[in-house]
Amino acid sequence: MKIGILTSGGDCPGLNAVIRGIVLKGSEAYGFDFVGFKHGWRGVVEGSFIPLAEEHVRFLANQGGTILGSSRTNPYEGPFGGPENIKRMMLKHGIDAIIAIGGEGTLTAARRLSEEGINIVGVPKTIDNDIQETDYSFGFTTAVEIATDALDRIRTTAESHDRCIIVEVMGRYAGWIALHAGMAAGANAILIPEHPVSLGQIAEWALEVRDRGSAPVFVVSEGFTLEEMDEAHSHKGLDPFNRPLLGGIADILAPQIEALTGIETRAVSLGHVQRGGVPSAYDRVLATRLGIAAVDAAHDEQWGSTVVLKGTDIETVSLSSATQEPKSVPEYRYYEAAALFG
Ligand SMILES: Nc1ncnc2c1ncn2[C@@H]1O[C@H](COP(=O)(O)OP(=O)(O)OP(=O)(O)O)[C@@H](O)[C@H]1O
Ligand SMILES: O=P(O)(O)OC[C@H]1O[C@](O)(CO)[C@@H](O)[C@@H]1O
Ligand SMILES: [Mg+2]
Repeated sequence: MKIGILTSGGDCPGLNAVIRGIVLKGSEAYGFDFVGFKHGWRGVVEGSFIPLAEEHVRFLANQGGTILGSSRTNPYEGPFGGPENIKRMMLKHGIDAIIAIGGEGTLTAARRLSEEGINIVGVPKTIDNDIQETDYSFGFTTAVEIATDALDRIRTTAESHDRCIIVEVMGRYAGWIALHAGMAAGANAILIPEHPVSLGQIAEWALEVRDRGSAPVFVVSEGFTLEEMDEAHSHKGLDPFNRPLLGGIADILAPQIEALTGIETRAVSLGHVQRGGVPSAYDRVLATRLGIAAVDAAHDEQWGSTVVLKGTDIETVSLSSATQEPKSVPEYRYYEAAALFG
């Protein structure tokens, strides 16, 4: 069997470890051949790929980014997009199946293509951790470590200057990174898209912290909305899939908190630093296991499925159940954290 691998959506630590796991296990155990599509679905619609043999993937487990490149290309768009064109491209190059490594968007595209008869297995990846059916997506733990380290550092400078600092993290409309990093670093409030709060409440938390002689450090998800707002803040236009590019809510909140409380307030956005660099050991192991399981699923011709983490086991579920809707932070997890705010 000849399999084309792709990485799509935002990059994240662990992508190279998955690629390594797939190619080493698939070559050694099953004698499969592999190619790597360049830049996600773009490589699929353009028929652009590179050979992937064992020698290309050795020693990759600790490398950040993706050797294949990534993009947010829609496989249904452009003159060579859509299932019929993709089937023709695969036939022409003797490619039997695709392993698609991506977030909920990429896996939704994979699900649609598999429903049209293309042999696809998915692997869930994203720092956002917003994919259903998998307890964690690889990349998430590394991003949380980076954000936690940043929050720890912000804490000491905030305390030195008696300032309030609000730190913005990624996650689109899911607050997982904020929740975990905020809890790990003891943030004085965690502001997530799933739970709007009022500006007055945020100011109250800030004053409570200041009044006991400490500096308020808050973490906010890019998709957070104040109760007073209709939708998440966006001022950077649209992404290639025509969704609002998020980011900038910390800059909006900081002056308002300062005006209400009189506490000097600064905003810090962690941005793409959360997606870069080496994966944590946890993510290397998770990514490697998912890669091995994905090639096993391809060997078993479990097309239209995705590998997932359930507890400590790697399992296989349908792409349709993994892409029903993004996985949000449940209410009980928010209230668990909120008991310690202020
Ligand atoms: N329903 C869909 N049908 C076809 N293509 C889609 C669909 N949803 C997403 N895609 C394509 O897949 C690309 C990748 O998805 P998206 O940008 O949501 O990232 P992701 O895979 O969720 O990863 P991450 O959230 O970690 O960046 C999109 O930019 C879009 O072109
Ligand atoms: O700047 P980019 O690459 O479009 O990515 C931003 C988005 O990607 C993600 O990091 C997921 O990879 C989201 O949290 C964020 O909104
Ligand atoms: Mg996503």
